Amino acid sequence: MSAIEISGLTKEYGDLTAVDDLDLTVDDGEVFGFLGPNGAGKSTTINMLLDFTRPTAGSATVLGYDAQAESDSISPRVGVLPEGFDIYPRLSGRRHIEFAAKTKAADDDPEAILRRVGLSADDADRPAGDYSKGMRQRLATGMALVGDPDLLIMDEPSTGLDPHGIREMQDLVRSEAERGTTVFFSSHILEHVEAVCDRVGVLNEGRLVAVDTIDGLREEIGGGATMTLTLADGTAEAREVAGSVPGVTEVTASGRTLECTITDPAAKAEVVTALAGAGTTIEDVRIEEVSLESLFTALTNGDEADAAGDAEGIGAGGPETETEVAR
Ligand SMILES: Nc1ncnc2c1ncn2[C@@H]1O[C@H](COP(=O)(O)OP(=O)(O)OP(=O)(O)O)[C@@H](O)[C@H]1O
Repeated sequence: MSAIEISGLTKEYGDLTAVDDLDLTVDDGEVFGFLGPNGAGKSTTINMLLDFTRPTAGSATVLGYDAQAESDSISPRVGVLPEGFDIYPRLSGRRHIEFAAKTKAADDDPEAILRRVGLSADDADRPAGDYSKGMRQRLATGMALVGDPDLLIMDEPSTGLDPHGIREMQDLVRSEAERGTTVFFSSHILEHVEAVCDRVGVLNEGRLVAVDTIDGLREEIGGGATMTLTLADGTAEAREVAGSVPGVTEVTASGRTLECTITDPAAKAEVVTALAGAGTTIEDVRIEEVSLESLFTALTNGDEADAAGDAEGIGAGGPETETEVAR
């Protein structure tokens, strides 16, 4: 059974089509990244899955139940971390979990839930108003985990978190996935999704423009990598050797540094082997995959031909760069 099955789902607000004929399947046990710029229709889709908003057309099932006709069967089995959730500043963490358990008629041990989201017994007794943003996020996730949901829906869970908080949130998603929970994770920041998701769906102006793994998407737009080698000495011969490897489209040399543009992943190891075979001593190797920013532009700005061209020419961005999806 699929955790989520969406078919022709459409939501119109007057003249605006917020979600346009969406077809999407999220497998059981999968961590699925629902990606798109602000206003793409992510929250509207989530709201239809949870029957907070009625579709103009189409249908969806969640955990095998019809999202509209059988929402009462869905809600006890789904945990939701809403976008822009709020805590009650004067209530302790423990009281928040107790409150969620009461609402869901669940009998979870608040201590166990709080431990699961990384909040200590001391934290549990403190007013949540004293919590950092990351702790509040973990508390809200803890509330979503009450009742041991089969599906966890997180709407922009990384908003406002610092890098440490983002890593904590990602660890939490991973550990829930390991317990077998399906996670539907919406975000407008590509790197946050990439770090935890098995697959991503990219939504743009209400339409699904891609569904794949991040690697699959990279390949689709002709993504390559830039390989930078630091050599022990001069580069004139080395440049020629690297340039002769199939799958290397361009080599630039500067001082002891060689920069190779790679279109075939296998070429990376072959460049190293060829250089070593020619007697070149390699001191360092750095590889940057095609920037996620260019990947995103390719998917959300429409013109695929241009975008693929951009992607080929850009090796920057790098793994540490945060790529916001912007229109
Ligand atoms: N109740 C509403 N009435 C009218 N328009 C709406 C309503 N809710 C959403 N929209 C519009 O639908 C479009 C999709 O909004 P939605 O909130 O689903 O996007 P999103 O991808 O979740 O973006 P964000 O990350 O900014 O929340 C936007 O243009 C938004 O202004």
